[in-house]
Amino acid sequence: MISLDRVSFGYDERDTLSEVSIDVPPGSFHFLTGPSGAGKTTLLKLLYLDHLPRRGRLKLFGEDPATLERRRIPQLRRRIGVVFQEFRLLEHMTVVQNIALPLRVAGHRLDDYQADVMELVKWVGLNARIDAYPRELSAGEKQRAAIARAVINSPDLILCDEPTGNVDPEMGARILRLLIELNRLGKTVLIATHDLGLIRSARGGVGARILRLADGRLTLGAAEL
Ligand SMILES: Nc1ncnc2c1ncn2[C@@H]1O[C@H](COP(=O)(O)OP(=O)(O)OP(=O)(O)O)[C@@H](O)[C@H]1O
Repeated sequence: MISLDRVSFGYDERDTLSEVSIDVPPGSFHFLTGPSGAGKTTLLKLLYLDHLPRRGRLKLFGEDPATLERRRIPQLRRRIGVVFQEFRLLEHMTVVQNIALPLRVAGHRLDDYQADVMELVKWVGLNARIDAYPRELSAGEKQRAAIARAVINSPDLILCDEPTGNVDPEMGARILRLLIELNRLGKTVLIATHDLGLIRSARGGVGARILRLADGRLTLGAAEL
């Protein structure tokens, strides 16, 4: 599903990620942890093809983005549900329009999916906010909208950056249950988080593997858990 072979990337002359090698098989559940500034978000951005490796090789769904025609990148992205820390909701669209966006992009008729969208909206507790715009939402509400948008289209790969960072513990546990459930349905899940409690509560249930980044390098396991 994802393989990185000695991938390095930097925003300037310095390497922010250095010689990172990872193999993420289809249907697996991974946590990516490590201190602030270690490069977790940067790695997720590489996986979402926001950036290309500076050195080394990245393969996603068997494709090498470095040699892929640019027009094929959106096709790969359509197979990925992503929750970034800054949410990336579209400001001119309402909550429900944002959540349904991946369906529209995939060319589905929204009328056929209205019940699914509303079920998910309700599930993330935003049914009273469907017509609100992102600027009118709290951080936790934006995060819930971003999670719903990430999963509405049943993507093969789900990437989440601190998906429970802005919600209360009860909603955090629900989000984790949803991600575990999607993993049981065969989806590949990768979650970047500092939250060791989140990792502990998921780990046994899904046999999650833990990747730890420190200073842009991958280190072994998570002895502190
Ligand atoms: N757009 C950018 N331009 C320049 N440097 C950047 C940019 N984005 C991130 N960095 C730097 O890259 C390094 C890794 O940042 P990144 O956001 O990937 O870390 P992180 O592990 O996700 O941190 P956190 O847990 O705080 O979110 C940091 O030193 C950061 O300052």
